[in-house]
Amino acid sequence: MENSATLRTWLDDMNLSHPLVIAGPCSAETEEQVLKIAHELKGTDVNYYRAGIWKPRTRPGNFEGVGALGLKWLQKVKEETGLKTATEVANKAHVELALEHDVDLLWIGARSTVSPFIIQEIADALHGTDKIVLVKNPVNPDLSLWLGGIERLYSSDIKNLGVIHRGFSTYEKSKYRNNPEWQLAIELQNKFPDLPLILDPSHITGKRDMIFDVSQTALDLNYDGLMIETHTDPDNAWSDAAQQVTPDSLKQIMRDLKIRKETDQEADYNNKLTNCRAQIDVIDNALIEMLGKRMKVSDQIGELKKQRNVAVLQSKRWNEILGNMVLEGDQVGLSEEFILRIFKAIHQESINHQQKIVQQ
Ligand SMILES: O=C(O)C(=O)C[C@]1(C(=O)O)C=C[C@@H](O)C=C1
Repeated sequence: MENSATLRTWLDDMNLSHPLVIAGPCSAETEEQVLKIAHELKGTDVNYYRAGIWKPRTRPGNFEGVGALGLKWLQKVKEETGLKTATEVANKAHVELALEHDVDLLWIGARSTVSPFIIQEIADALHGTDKIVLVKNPVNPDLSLWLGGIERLYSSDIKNLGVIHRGFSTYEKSKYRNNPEWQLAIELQNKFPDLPLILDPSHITGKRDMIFDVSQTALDLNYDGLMIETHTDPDNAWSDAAQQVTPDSLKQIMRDLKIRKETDQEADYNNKLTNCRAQIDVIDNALIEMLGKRMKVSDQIGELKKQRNVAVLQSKRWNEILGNMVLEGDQVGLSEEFILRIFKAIHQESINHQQKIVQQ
């Protein structure tokens, strides 16, 4: 699959003056709840009304969705409010039922994207559909698996495609429910700049008060849309209570978000930008030259270690370097996280070089 401007035709055809918005409860609970929320979202920026019908929970024993009955409620939403509808599908039976009930947008969840068998089953069941199909990132930060999901759908003649970034599981606890790992989504944008990219800040943050900031970051990074879980009584929601916002909060979030344009033609802006980019090019070249020089010195150390039969890894020295660099970085406004990431990568390259030398 190649990038092509036609990948975003379905989105461009909507002619929106704001990011695409998919909103609605995490789960459809009752007919009354589904309709009440939908009526409150009618006439807002919301383009698609979402509700989970089948809920894949991490452990059994929790509410696992109302099942096909909820699809009838989504049909009512469409009749009563004119909102288009969206739900998650995780197998062939779900797809068939969702199509039967004329759901407009289907998404594939993170736990399904990890399994090429499931994705293929869904792709076969959706073959040739003109419905919109969005693929959430897999739970683990694996770009090829994510792209593989899209490619399977594309090969099954499904043309209205897009991706949803919902963050990645980590063993270590962080302030996010699912770590955003923005660089992965940026890499995906670089490969497929025209594939619509939607953020799911609800699953990334797990907390409603963080949703605005994460959504703004996404718009700063040129995302095309947001999927935000919305409930009239979030605290008593049957699933994911902490991350749902009320329809009023959603409207406020949409009012406060700053929508960025992709670029600007204004002359002064363009002159200044060109000048800064020329400086960045010079600095990037100098960085590469310095890194090359550093590796040459590391090669010399490798030769010395080979002669004296000394181990490549020298943890004490390495920890000293890391500690010093974190302090130096702090002086020039570079975060500890960045310094650790970059120096760990440099160290790994240095070790790879030396290993080749000592093993010769
Ligand atoms: O100081 C050394 O012994 C090195 O080989 C250099 C270096 C580095 O790249 O800075 C590489 C490997 C060691 O684990 C420690 C440091």
